[in-house]
Amino acid sequence: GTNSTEKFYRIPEGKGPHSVGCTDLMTENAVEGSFLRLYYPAYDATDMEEARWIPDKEYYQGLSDFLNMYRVVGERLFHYYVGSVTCPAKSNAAFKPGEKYPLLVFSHGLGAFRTIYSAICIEMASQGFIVAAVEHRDESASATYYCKRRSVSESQEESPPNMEKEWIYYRKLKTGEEERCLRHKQVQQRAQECIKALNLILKINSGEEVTNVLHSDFDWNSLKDSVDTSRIAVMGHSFGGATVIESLSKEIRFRCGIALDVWMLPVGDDIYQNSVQQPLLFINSEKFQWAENILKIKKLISNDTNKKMITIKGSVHQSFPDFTFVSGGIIARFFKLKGEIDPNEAIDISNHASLAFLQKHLSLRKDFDQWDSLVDGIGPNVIPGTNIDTSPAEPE
Ligand SMILES: CCN(CC)CCN(C[C@]12C[C@](c3ccc(C(F)(F)F)cc3)(C1)C2)C(=O)Cn1c(SCc2ccc(F)cc2)nc(=O)c2c1C=CC2
Repeated sequence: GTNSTEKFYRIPEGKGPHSVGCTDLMTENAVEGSFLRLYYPAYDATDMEEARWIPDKEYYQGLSDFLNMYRVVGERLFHYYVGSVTCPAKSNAAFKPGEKYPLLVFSHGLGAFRTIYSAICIEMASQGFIVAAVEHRDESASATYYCKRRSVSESQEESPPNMEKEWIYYRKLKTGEEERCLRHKQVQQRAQECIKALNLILKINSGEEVTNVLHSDFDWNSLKDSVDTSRIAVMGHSFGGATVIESLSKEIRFRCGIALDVWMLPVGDDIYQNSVQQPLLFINSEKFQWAENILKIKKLISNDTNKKMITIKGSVHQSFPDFTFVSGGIIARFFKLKGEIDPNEAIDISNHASLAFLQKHLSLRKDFDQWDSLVDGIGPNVIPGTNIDTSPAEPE
């Protein structure tokens, strides 16, 4: 749109040297397949369209369920407010081969899905990463789908290809159900889905033919020999942060991890027996964390100098997903979608600290070390460790 307000409700563009493209990949006609949105360095394509931020109306229905709203209300509200929002990446733009790019697998939070962390994923791609934002099928996403092969008889009358989207919605906790048990099971599946996505990208990198059941005109062969297979990391927000920890403990090819405002509840007790050897950066908001959660993070860090925690002052849990950029007014205040800090400032701190940490632990040859001080919690609006007091209560 052209009116002034919409200009401000834009997801920030990547600030790195590369233009960014994005495309969707789904394998197998089953829930066990992989589903991810790939963000990647692309050739400049000023004439190409930006990708739709929330690509199907069923995601609005899923968000309504997750937020305990009526679907008929939620679907119309979301359609009205964010139906025309695009993310600043060109849909199916031509991949730009060049150097071998490091790979980043991204895991979304509870009630989220693959497309709503685009500010982070696009920034990383603009800085020279290939980013695979997975969509989890563990029923923790607001909505997700797989393509079911239609039986021959049905497909004759339908004009579109014989594919039918089978939707899976957010599974609410049942009364009496123990949350820790459900979330621990889900985080194991989430970690397997991150490892599956890693293997899928490596398969494409090796030049093997991969069938994308989503039939886009993106040329997957252009990715051949473009992934730096020794420089792979995993990143995620909240439930996705717990997924980072489980993925690191299961897959050594993830060389390091970044957990954004991690939710530690789903993490199994075995993790604290030195199951995570790789470097790990915790980037916390000021308002989401609480003592029990922080104590688990500290226990995991223990005295490993390669595991660090920083907190962004004035930030909230929603400072990491994209809604912090596309919302305003009473909705943003009611749902605490913005902190006191400007959303762009907060995501810049998070992205710069992430890039510095990745350069250090993936041995990148870039200039991201300019932000090393942020990883030590030094700089405006950032502190080392946490603002949460975890000292044992003084005896009365
Ligand atoms: C009442 C629902 N109740 C469910 C258990 C709690 C709901 N809740 C707080 C919310 C998400 C909120 C939200 C978003 C987005 C709009 C919108 F209007 F902008 F779309 C509004 C309102 C409602 C802030 C969270 O779950 C927080 N959270 C999240 S939020 C991830 C997310 C999901 C959907 C999004 F669109 C954007 C971001 N990811 C996690 O991994 C974890 C937690 C908590 C523990 C682990």
